[in-house]
Amino acid sequence: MSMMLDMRGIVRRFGHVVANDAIDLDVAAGEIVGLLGENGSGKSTLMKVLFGMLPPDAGTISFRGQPLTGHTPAAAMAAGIAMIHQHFMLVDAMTVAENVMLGWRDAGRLLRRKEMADRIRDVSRRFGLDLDPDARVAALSLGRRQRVEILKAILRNAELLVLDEPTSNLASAEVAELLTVLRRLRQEGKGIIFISHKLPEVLEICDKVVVLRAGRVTGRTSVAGASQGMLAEMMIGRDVTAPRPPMVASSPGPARLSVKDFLAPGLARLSFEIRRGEIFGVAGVDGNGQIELVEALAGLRPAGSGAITIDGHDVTRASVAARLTRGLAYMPADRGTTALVKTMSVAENLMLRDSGRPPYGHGLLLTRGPANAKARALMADYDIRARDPSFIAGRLSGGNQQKIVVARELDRRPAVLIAHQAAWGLDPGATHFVLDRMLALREAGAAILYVSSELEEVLAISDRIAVMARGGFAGIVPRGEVDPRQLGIWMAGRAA
Ligand SMILES: Nc1ncnc2c1ncn2[C@@H]1O[C@H](COP(=O)(O)OP(=O)(O)OP(=O)(O)O)[C@@H](O)[C@H]1O
Repeated sequence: MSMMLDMRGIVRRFGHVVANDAIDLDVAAGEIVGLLGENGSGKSTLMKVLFGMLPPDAGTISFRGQPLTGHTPAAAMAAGIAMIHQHFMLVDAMTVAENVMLGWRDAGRLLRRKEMADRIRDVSRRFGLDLDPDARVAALSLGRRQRVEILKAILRNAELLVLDEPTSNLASAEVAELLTVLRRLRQEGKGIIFISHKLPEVLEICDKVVVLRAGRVTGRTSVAGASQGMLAEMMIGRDVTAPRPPMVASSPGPARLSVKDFLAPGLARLSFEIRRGEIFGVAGVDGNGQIELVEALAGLRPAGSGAITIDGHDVTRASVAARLTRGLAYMPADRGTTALVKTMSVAENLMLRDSGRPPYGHGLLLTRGPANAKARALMADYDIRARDPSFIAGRLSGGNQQKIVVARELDRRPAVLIAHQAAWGLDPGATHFVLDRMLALREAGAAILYVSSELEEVLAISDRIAVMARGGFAGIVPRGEVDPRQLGIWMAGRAA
């Protein structure tokens, strides 16, 4: 196997944080390399260095025999390196072919529309992408949109593809399709770097893995013969994949959240209750009304008709603030825009709900002493890895940003918690931690709505499980009566 990529001794510091500490990474043609590591271990930094978005402080990169130094992202792309991001950069209103041609200088010059469409069909067939050049992106599932990004990369002659958590938010059938595409890419001699926290997928698709911890390589292994426990151990120093102890059966009390004949745009009529000490899990493929449901409950979207009560108080038309006063807490899925103010400090984000309240603040300002002390305590408790409370939140790794949101909302000891994708981007250890905290909150008497496209999480902690499809609940089952096949049927949106 000839080495396609050879990164040697990469060092990158941010102030006194050494995000990459002499990292070596190599990828051969026709090889899929898993890049693993807990939140903040340095994976994104290493990929930004590779892609020319951050200059390294030391180290060398050689790609297909040529040195890459002081390069820009455009140079990385020209050399044959493509990044497939979690958030796709596609224009919804345009077709697949138009998106492919967008911003691609050579496309207009070299190819006419018809030739482009033919090439797209050809590549789509060859790699199993199943894409129609004339389809509008708006009508495509998340999995297909991701494949448009892969198509773009292949057409632009990418030899190495970097996929950053490519399976989060994908339905399981779409994950399987993506893995098939990756196998084809491998067969055709492409190199792939696969960044993921999902160990079963890593074991299924990768040839070898490189594990980072605190900026250093702590393990390299071929996947043949490796186990999830072994990988977790390399990542975190202990095996966190051991099955969770069976949940103590809860004896839920009276209803804390009650939703009756509720109608809002994008939702079918919904009625359900969540009782004191109960976790009501909502599984399902993203985009089936989950956002509409959680935002309506949080007071961010107007109710059409019906009623929502918290502890018997009608909040159907109450403001967000009034709901918070009633004991509601809300963790939105999109931490980038709604849950976190990236330009503010860790402390300010942690205290977002308390800034006007003594002892933490007066008016809009935080009182530094008590606020910092509180922030430090939360940082320790929730393992938020930031230098100090004044660190800018947007500079933390994705997982550590998520932990800020979790800490802030759970610390309020809410009566009712609405959690949407609470473990998004978290490593296996941090995911376990969050699920344990959910169980503790349940023990303390809260009613929890746990909405996630990760079925395993929902099954691990829920007392009852609903599957959302087409804006409504396709079915609801108690924990003890879960039939995975049935859940799959509901998720596919077919009638039971
Ligand atoms: N622009 C920046 N300024 C300061 N520190 C930064 C910056 N970008 C990253 N860091 C720090 O570098 C370290 C590594 O972060 P990085 O984002 O590479 O981790 P990661 O492995 O990708 O994490 P995750 O799984 O949470 O996405 C963290 O301590 C982070 O706070």
